[in-house]
Order: sequence, then C-alpha cells, then structure tokens
Amino acid sequence: MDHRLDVARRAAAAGSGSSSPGLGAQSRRRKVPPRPADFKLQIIIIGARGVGKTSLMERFTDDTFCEACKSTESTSKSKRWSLEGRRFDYRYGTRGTGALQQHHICVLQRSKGIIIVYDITKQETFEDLAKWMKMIDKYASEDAELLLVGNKLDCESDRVISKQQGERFASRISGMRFCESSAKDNFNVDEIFLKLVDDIISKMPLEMTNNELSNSVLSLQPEPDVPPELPPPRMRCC
Ligand SMILES: Nc1nc2c(ncn2[C@@H]2O[C@H](COP(=O)(O)OP(=O)(O)OP(=O)(O)O)[C@@H](O)[C@H]2O)c(=O)[nH]1
Repeated sequence: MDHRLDVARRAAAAGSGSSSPGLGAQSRRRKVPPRPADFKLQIIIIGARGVGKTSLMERFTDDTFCEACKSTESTSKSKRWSLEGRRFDYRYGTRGTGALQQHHICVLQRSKGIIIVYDITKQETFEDLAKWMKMIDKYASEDAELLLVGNKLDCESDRVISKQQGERFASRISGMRFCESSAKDNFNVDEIFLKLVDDIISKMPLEMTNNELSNSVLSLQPEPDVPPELPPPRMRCC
C-alpha cells in the first residue's frame, strides 16, 4: 500500500471519526482552538438519486449507515486527519437540488477530485453516467482526478451492472479510476476518499503544497442527484 495512504488511514482511524472535530471530551478542556487545516481541496460526489452518495460520506466521516434514509436535502459533516504532518479538514454539505444549480457548477469547476457514483443494482444509474461525464467535460478542470464508484456491492444477488462494465466505462476516460464499494458493509469506503486525496496531492507541485495551501481547508461537496440543465459555459463563478 502507498505509504501516504497508509499514514492517512491510520490517522483517520485514530482521531477523526467525529463529525464535529474538536468536540470530544479531551478537546472540550482545550483553551485554544485547534490549529487550522493546511490544505484546501474541493472534492465532489455526483451520481443519480439514491446511489449512496450521502451514505458513502457518512460512512467515511462518522462510520455510520442509515438503512432507510430520506433523499438528502441539507446536511453537513466534517472529518479531520493528518497526512505527512499536514492537517486536513474534510467538509461536506448537501443541498436541495434546483435552486443551487449555479453553485453546483462552481463547485465542479473548483474541484480537484470528482467521485461519480452509480448503483450496481440499477441500470439507469449507470446509464446516467454519460450525462454526468458531459457535465464534467464541460465544466470540470482538466486536472481533476476522476473516480468511478459502483456502490452497493453487498447487494451482489441483485447486481445488474457487472464489474467489467464499470471497468470498461472507466477505461475509456483518460485517468479515470474505478472501484466498487459498499457503504453498508463499509467496503472500500476509506479507500475511495483517501486514495483520491492521495492522488491529488501527489500531483501537486511541491511549492504549492508548501506555500499556497497553508491555512486552508479540504472540503467535500456532494452534488445533486439530477444533472442540472447546463447554463452557458464560462459563467462567472461564486
Ligand atoms: N444495500 C445498500 N444500500 C445502500 C448502500 N448505500 C446506500 N444505500 C441505501 O440507499 C439509499 C439511498 O442512499 P443515500 O446515501 O441517501 O443516496 P444518495 O445518493 O445520497 O441519494 P439522494 O440524496 O437521493 O441523491 C438509502 O436507503 C441507503 O440506506 C450500500 O452500500 N448498500
């Protein structure tokens, strides 16, 4: 395993399970606020309704799973961990669809990592990928790391999208990685997030990691379940 990923995983396991970093018993006694994070990276998760975007994030941040959750309207979480001596804040929030379409496009434009999720038991969520890719082509940075995730691997008996189909889809897109996961069984969830961040960081020029990224945060922003209507390109970003 990649050394940095291993470090990140151990750090995450050791102290970052809370959705509210700094609220544990130990930090309540603390007089000074925790040191700010060192990195600012935006990552988004996109995919059709009900594929498990929120579940994957909740598994990663809180190690929880909600069996019968409602469609996400609005929520936010965060997770903190250290990697090679640098501190990271993972933050994410979900918003209702519709009203924030421009916001979503801005997030897409700023994102250094994009996780595209489908449900291995639902054909239409796989077919939706083409629409999401169109949006990525149009708005995302060319440097953004792409990761395709086939979720709900625990539902193997209901599978309609084979692993090979997922692999084939990813192999047609330059630089796109692929994996399958289960938010329910906590399979490959940490790997999704930590490997993506590791890939992003390993591509960064050294001077950027040392200077431009100081005092900032890494945020994780899930996206709406329906690809928004595409507004004219090059709209000014928020
Ligand atoms: N069996 C199984 N169910 C899952 C898994 N991940 C999510 N689910 C279920 O799928 C449903 C939808 O999960 P969400 O995490 O809300 O999906 P979402 O993509 O955020 O959905 P929207 O907010 O509607 O876009 C919930 O009932 C989850 O319990 C998984 O890995 N396995």
